[in-house]
Amino acid sequence: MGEINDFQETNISQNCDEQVVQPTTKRSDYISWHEYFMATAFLAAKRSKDPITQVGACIVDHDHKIVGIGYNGMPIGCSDDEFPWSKDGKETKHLYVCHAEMNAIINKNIVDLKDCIMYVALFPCNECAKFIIQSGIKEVVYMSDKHSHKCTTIASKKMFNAADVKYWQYIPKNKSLVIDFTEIDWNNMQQVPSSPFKELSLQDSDTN
Ligand SMILES: Nc1ccn([C@H]2C[C@H](O)[C@@H](COP(=O)(O)O)O2)c(=O)n1
Ligand SMILES: [Zn+2]
Repeated sequence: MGEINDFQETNISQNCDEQVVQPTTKRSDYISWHEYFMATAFLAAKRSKDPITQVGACIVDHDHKIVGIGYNGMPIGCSDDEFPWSKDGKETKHLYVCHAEMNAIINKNIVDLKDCIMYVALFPCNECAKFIIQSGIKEVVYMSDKHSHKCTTIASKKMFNAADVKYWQYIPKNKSLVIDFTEIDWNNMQQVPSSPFKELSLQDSDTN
């Protein structure tokens, strides 16, 4: 005990020749749960190959555990180099793309999504609303409702109201949230002759 107190009171750590004053209280600028889960949905959307709209969804249980993530993309086996990405015409992406919400539900890593919450960038369409209701998700937190005038969105809301699925728009405190890979230890990482990450990394193939 004495040693810990001594350390805290001294509040100085020795780093080679430098003396760095270390904080002893917790950070106050950490992100909230809502920011964390919505940002996770937005990060997932970065994997989408859709050239116009990238959507991500993140499902969370009551212990704040992430239990499913998804983004809009072609179904497994349907090459995103061969299937169409155009918005209009006979051969349109809309015939094929799996929506982020559907993928997040299918990607779940628990047996049952009963009473879970979905964070999603865009208000769910009517087809995804059906999936959401049937999966037992009880709350949808969305960022944009830009298609609110469309019959698909109106149908979603009608079904959510009937099925008692709560939905509300998340208004972020900050317009952007930056992920800076350099903030942890970039200088030292660059000095490592052969990066240990290379040996540990998974094959980064670019399938759906
Ligand atoms: N809630 C939503 C709405 C749309 N998507 C997907 C489906 C398409 O890939 C894209 C929309 O394309 P757009 O009509 O804007 O060119 O976003 C989704 O995953 N979830
Ligand atoms: Zn949908």
